[in-house]
Amino acid sequence: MSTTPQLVVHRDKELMACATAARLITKIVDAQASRGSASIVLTGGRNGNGLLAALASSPARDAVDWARLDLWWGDERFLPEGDGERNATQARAALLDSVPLDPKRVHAMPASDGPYGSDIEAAAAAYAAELAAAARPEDHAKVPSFDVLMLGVGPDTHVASLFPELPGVREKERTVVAVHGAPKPPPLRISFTLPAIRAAHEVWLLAAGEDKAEAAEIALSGAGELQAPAAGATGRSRTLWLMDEAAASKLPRALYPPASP
Ligand SMILES: O=C1O[C@H](COP(=O)(O)O)[C@@H](O)[C@H](O)[C@H]1O
Repeated sequence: MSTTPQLVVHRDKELMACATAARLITKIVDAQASRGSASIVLTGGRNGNGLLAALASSPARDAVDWARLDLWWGDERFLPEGDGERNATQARAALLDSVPLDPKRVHAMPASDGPYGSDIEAAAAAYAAELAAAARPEDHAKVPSFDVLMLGVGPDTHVASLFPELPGVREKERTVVAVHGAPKPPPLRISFTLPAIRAAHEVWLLAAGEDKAEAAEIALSGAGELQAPAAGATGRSRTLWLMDEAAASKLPRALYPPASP
């Protein structure tokens, strides 16, 4: 079941990052209180890393039991381990290296010099298998029912590494695919597919900055998911667009209440 997007528009990207960090801490703490653990899918990109940096500097971060948190990535640039362009490397620098996570619960996507070498198809299949192994019977899917799956929105409406009109966004069966020829460098990437994204309880799309305004307008005005992948990114219980005023500037004001001054 897909959910209608709800919009939350903050004054600027700094406030958006702080407010989203607070929102995420609350979700994790609530999930840990009710189930014992929480499961989150991280995104790369400027907005995703801004959120992680805000989380790192939030005093409330100590409310999270970091050892009982499963972390996954929705996409990765297929580069050597430790490369500064890898989403996992950037997430480690922004937050992960400064909190006491259980390394066995940090599920980075394979690197191009990892166990599958340059075989990106094998690397994508291995990540799909890791997700399937973590899914419980009650999840009724080949991936766990993530508490929150976050996605940056690219200026071209891409989410994860699903770019408009490329094969990845058409995938209906597999949960993870290898991406060849991505229009944004690097060309080789690994990505969740829309079915994997839509298995999450909550999907949060992060869009801050003027360069996201057109993408938000297109994705939220009834575009199809093949042309605008962000339009197809919905959660089972909730789909939340977390934005700043610049990214929301092309949307009709009737869609969202005014941001606080
Ligand atoms: O390359 C990527 O880009 C998107 C969006 O990034 P942004 O810097 O324009 O916010 C990101 O969500 C994705 O994870 C990443 O691999």
